[in-house]
Parts: sequence; C-alpha cells; structure tokens
Amino acid sequence: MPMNPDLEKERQGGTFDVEQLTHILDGGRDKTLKRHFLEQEVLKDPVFRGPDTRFLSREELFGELLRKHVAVIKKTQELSIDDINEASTIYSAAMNNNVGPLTLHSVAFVAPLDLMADDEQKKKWLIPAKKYEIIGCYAQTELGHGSFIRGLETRADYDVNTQQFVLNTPTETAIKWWVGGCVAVGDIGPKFGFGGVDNGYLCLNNVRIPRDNLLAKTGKVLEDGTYVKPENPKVVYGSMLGIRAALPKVGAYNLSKAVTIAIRYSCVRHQSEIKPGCGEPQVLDYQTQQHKLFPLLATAYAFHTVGVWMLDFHSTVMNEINEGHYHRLAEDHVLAAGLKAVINWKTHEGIEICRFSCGGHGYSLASSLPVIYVNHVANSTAEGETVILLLQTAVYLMKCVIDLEQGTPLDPSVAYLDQSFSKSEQWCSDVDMHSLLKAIQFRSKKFTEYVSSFVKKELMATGNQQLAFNKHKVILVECAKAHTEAVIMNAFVTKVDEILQSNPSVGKVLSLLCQIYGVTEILAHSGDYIQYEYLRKIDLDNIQDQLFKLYTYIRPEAVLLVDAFDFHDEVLKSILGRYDGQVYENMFKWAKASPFNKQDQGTFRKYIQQLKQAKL
Ligand SMILES: CCCCCCCC/C=C\CCC/C=C/C(=O)SCCNC(=O)CCNC(=O)[C@H](O)C(C)(C)COP(=O)(O)OP(=O)(O)OC[C@H]1O[C@@H](n2cnc3c(N)ncnc32)[C@H](O)[C@@H]1OP(=O)(O)O
Ligand SMILES: Cc1cc2nc3c(=O)[nH]c(=O)nc-3n(C[C@H](O)[C@H](O)[C@H](O)COP(=O)(O)OP(=O)(O)OC[C@H]3O[C@@H](n4cnc5c(N)ncnc54)[C@H](O)[C@@H]3O)c2cc1C
Repeated sequence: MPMNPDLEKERQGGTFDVEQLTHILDGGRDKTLKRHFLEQEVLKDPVFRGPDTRFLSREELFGELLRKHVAVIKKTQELSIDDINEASTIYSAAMNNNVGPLTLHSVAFVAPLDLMADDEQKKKWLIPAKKYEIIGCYAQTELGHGSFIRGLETRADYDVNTQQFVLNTPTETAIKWWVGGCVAVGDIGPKFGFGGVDNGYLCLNNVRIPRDNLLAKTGKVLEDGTYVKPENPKVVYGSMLGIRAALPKVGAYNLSKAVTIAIRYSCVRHQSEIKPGCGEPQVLDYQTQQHKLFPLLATAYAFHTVGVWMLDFHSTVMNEINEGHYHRLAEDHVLAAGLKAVINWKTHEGIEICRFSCGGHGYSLASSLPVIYVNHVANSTAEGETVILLLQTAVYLMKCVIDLEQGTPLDPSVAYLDQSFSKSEQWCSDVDMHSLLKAIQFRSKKFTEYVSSFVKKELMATGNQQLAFNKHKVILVECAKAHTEAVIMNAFVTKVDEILQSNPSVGKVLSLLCQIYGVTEILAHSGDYIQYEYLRKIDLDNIQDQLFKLYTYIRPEAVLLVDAFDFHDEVLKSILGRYDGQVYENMFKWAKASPFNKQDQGTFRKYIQQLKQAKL
C-alpha cells in the first residue's frame, strides 16, 4: 500500500538516525535484529493468525488468547528462548494488546517458586512449572482484603499428627478473589479489561496439604510445628517485588504504543483551518495538540529509560539477596513501589489523553487505544494499589530524614536529600536538563522536610507512628510522588548525557525531550517553587515560553521519534497508528468486516415490527 503523503513528508525531516535510536532503545543493534527475527517468527506463522480479537466476546477472547498463549509457549521453547525480553517479544507479537491467560503462571507463580523454594522444592515444582506440567496462580487477595496483607483471613492450621496444613477460608470475605489464572473454582465475572485472564475465586474448606508445601528457602515449619523465621522476614514480600520492578517498563511500553498511534494519526488527520482558504492543516500543527502529545512523547522516553534502570537495579539486588546480602532490599522495594505507582498511573492518564487527541476514531476499537487502556489501567491497582505503594515510599523517606539527622549515610537514590540547593540567576527560556533536574530534586528535598515536620509534630503529640502517618497521608503521598519524579528525571538525564557522548545527534533530540519532561513537571507544581522561593514568576513565565519553543523543535522530529519505538503494525494492531498512514480506507474495510455487519439483524426487524404493531 502506498505511503500516506503526510507521513512520507514527515519522514523526510528529522536530525537523527531513527534506526540508531531504535538500537539504543533495544539495548544494541543485535537486540533489535533479534527482536525483528522473533517478531517475524510469530507474524509469519499461521498458528498465530486468527479472528480480530476486538470483535470477540469475553468467552471467545479467552479461548482465542489461550490458544495463542499456548502457541507462544511452544514457539518460545522451540526457539530455546530464555531471555525475559526476548520471551516478551514473542508474547507481545501474538497477544494483540491483551494480557494472556497464562501470564500469571509465569510472573506470579514461577517467579515466587524461584525466589522462595528450596532446592528439593525446586526439583518438585519449579522444573515442572517451567515446563507447564503444572499451572499455577497467586492466590493472595481475598474478597475482603487486597492491600492489607496482614488483614488476610485465610487460615493454614498445622496438624502435627499428619504433618499437614489444613487450609480454610473461614468467612465470605476470606474467599480468595481476583486470582489470575485460577482455574479451580470459578471466575469472578466480567471486568473492565484483562479479558484474557480468568481472574478467579477460590474457596478453601479443610484442604489438606503436606508440610513441605510451604516454600522453605526463607522460613520453614519443622515436624513439631516450630516456625523457623527467614533471615530477613521481608523477603517473603519479594514475590510482589519482581512484578512491581518490571511494571515501570511495561508502562513505558504501553505509553509508547499510545503516543505512536496518536502522533502518526495527528499527522494524517487534517481538520479545520488556521488561515482561511489555505486548506485544513494537520492537527499536529495545532499548539494544543502538541501540548497534549509532546509531553507524553517525552514521558514515554523517560519511563523507558528508568524502567530499564529499575530492572537492572532489581536484578542486582536479587543476586545480592541470593548470596545472603539484604542491605539494598528496602531501597529496591521503595523504588519499585514508587516507580510502579507513578509510572502506571501517569501512563493510564497518558493513554487516555492519546485517545482523546484522536477524536471520535480514538474511541473506536479500530484505534486499539481503548484496548491498550483497559488492559493497562489494571496496573494501577494490581500488584499493589497506587496509594498503598506510594505510602511505602513515603515512610521510607521519613526514615531518611531521621537518618540524615543522625548522620547515617543515605542510599544512593536518595543521596540528593543531603545536598544543598541554591538558585541565584534568573532562568531564561533555555534552561538545560541538569538545572531542571536540580530544581526537581530541590522540590523533593523541601517537600520531604516539610512533611516530616508535620509527622514529627503529630508523633510528639500522639506517640503513635501509625496515627501520625494516617493524619498526613495526603502530603505523604505527594512527597513520595515528588521523590519518584526526581528518580525518573535523574535516570533520564543520566542516560541522555551518556547518549550525547556516543551519538550526539540522537542525544540532542533526547535532550529536548528531557527538557520537555522537566519543564512540564516543574510547571505542574509551580506553586511549590514560588512558596520555597526557588523560582519567581519571571522564571516560570520563561520556562513556559521554553516549553512552547521546544514543541517547535520537536514537531519535525515527532514521527521519527515514534518510529524509533519500532512497533510492527501487527504488534501495534491500530488502524490509526499504521506505519503507512493509510487510515480511512482501512477504517472502512475494518468496519465492513465487523461480524455485526455480517449477521442478518433479524432481532432488529422482530422488535421494530412489534413496535409498529403496537400502534403507539
Ligand atoms: C517478571 C515480569 C513481570 C511482567 C509483568 C507483565 C504483565 C503482568 C501485569 C499485571 C499482573 C497483575 C497480576 C496481579 C497480581 C496481584 O495483584 S498479586 C497481589 C498483590 N498485592 C499487593 O501488592 C498487596 C499490597 N500490600 C502490601 O504490599 C502490604 O500490605 C504493605 C502495603 C506493603 C504493608 O505491609 P505490612 O502490612 O506488612 O506493613 P508495613 O509496615 O508497611 O511493612 C512491613 C515492612 O516490610 C517492608 N515491605 C513491605 N512490602 C515489601 C516488599 N514488597 N518488599 C520488601 N519489603 C517490603 C516495609 O518496608 C516494612 O519495612 P520496615 O519494617 O523496615 O519499615
Ligand atoms: C486486573 C487485576 C488482576 C489481579 N490479579 C491478582 C492475582 O493474580 N492475585 C492476587 O492475589 N490478587 C490479584 N489482584 C488483586 C489486587 O492485588 C488488589 O486488587 C490490590 O492489591 C488492591 O487491593 P484491594 O482490591 O483490596 O483494594 P483496597 O485496598 O480495598 O483499596 C480500596 C481503596 O482503599 C484505599 N486504601 C486501602 N488501604 C489504605 C491505607 N492503608 N491507606 C490509605 N488508603 C488505603 C486504596 O488506596 C483504594 O483507594 C488483581 C487485581 C486486578 C485489578
């Protein structure tokens, strides 16, 4: 199909090599080539062809995705793939923006076995689980409790005579609920999205399991019922840590898809007039459309950068824990908690903005933006609800203030809290990314000190830390967000500095995006900078001008920057986001293919006939 002339023109501009940026995003040229190879292995294999999942009922969708997921597993094993990123490539190429039915088996059943089973148990369960000889799920949440783990009601009473645990869900609120991939007892019914996953319920009534079913790498129960605590009790929470540490990159992936669709479509879509009689401009030429999408484009790059960094950091900490060193578990937990919470929340807001920016066609499943949205938005609740996780980060920051007062060294990711910040010169409209980072770190430091003063006062008055925290949860959450933004901006600036050395032209365009991210973040909290006397109105006016100027620099690069995400059309599965920009013709073809247009709407005639006969 010929290229849409608008997109053809957009691809003639640009100041950087798209392919080189794709290689950077993938982690090197070889990884790009391997990703292309794996995508083609899926896209050319007829087993992965099937009905357009956007036309399917819940039951049909589950069946089709299970069929495909099994094919993904076979393909992954056939190609001897064990790298998580490569396995994700095969999975994403097949799932058409859905979450596959066996996802929880991999991320929430196999992972904890790997983390907490002893060698004997690994032989017994981990090996067959990895071969899908046993299919598992993660049944933690109950009808009555999800966030408050210590409130869970399920019982496991030890029967010393039979060396067994007797499992019971003694109350209705104890029923295990939301259990992804739980095929035992029942499905919890239709959901907002996640149609590919059978989130189930599980009632336990005197279910007996052998003592050695308790994963024993950390804690264990001896024959006489004595509980031997793990060296570090928090490691039992580790199974939730793995998914949280991975979800920032999942958020970046989903936001990258949404901005690819919205920016390509915004170049194809012509609407209204700027100069009467001069034709309808591309909607991406409107400053308001740029104001919707360019900060999100910058955010997608920022989230990808920090998502890769978080996964590396988490993997290092897990290796240290495997060798018995727990000193970075707390930092890993709160970084994963804060990044998972902020990134997934801002991503689902961003996907929604991308949908809005495509007008009516964004509301059609032809765009796939609704599919990406409803499947992504679960990530702000699942694996730790947003506020819950931000409070974890906030409590850690309160401890950092105490550590600072006591002269205890801080973890690297919060070292800036011990720095002094000052800004004397007036900001013009070309503030560099390092100055923007300093400002964002300054705000986080000041906010942490401000919140800590309230919590301390409350603690003095009540002597109860939980009460003190509970009274100031709103500002504690904001404090955790401010810190997490400092972590994101720091990772983005660090990566861009590195790329400026290795590939100046790519580094330059990314530095523009980094400035957009930083200026947007500062303007979103401008009141704090005035209140803390770090910025004046003139500074804010100047960086507002800077933001609009940055949009003009990014406008000719925008399509190339989303091309660099390198989504194959069959992976993106969006008519608005097609690489060739041939939207209208394919929208019409897609609509005509809808089963709704195929079935004889006998029901329509039947009931309208009744209406006519009713002679109202
Ligand atoms: C691997 C690839 C993955 C790719 C992903 C692909 C797509 C899949 C997408 C989605 C999958 C969705 C599947 C969803 C599954 C689920 O939802 S499973 C259930 C998840 N449930 C939760 O997350 C519950 C949230 N609640 C909690 O975590 C806890 O209740 C709590 C809020 C943290 C409170 O804990 P607690 O009540 O014990 O009290 P605290 O004092 O706050 O904590 C005690 C100390 O423990 C430390 N802590 C807490 N959590 C952790 C942790 N996870 N790791 C390490 N340490 C932890 C906390 O800091 C306290 O320490 P301190 O005593 O020193 O202060
Ligand atoms: C798509 C999806 C898949 C899931 N898959 C699984 C799975 O496979 N296995 C599994 O075990 N679970 C699963 N879950 C459940 C998930 O882990 C819980 O929904 C999540 O932990 C939130 O707990 P909750 O639903 O009890 O919400 P609640 O904790 O009841 O939250 C409700 C509200 O109360 C607020 N709140 C709660 N506690 C506090 C507090 N201390 N301070 C301030 N505010 C508070 C929250 O911020 C929120 O606004 C899944 C959920 C979804 C949506």
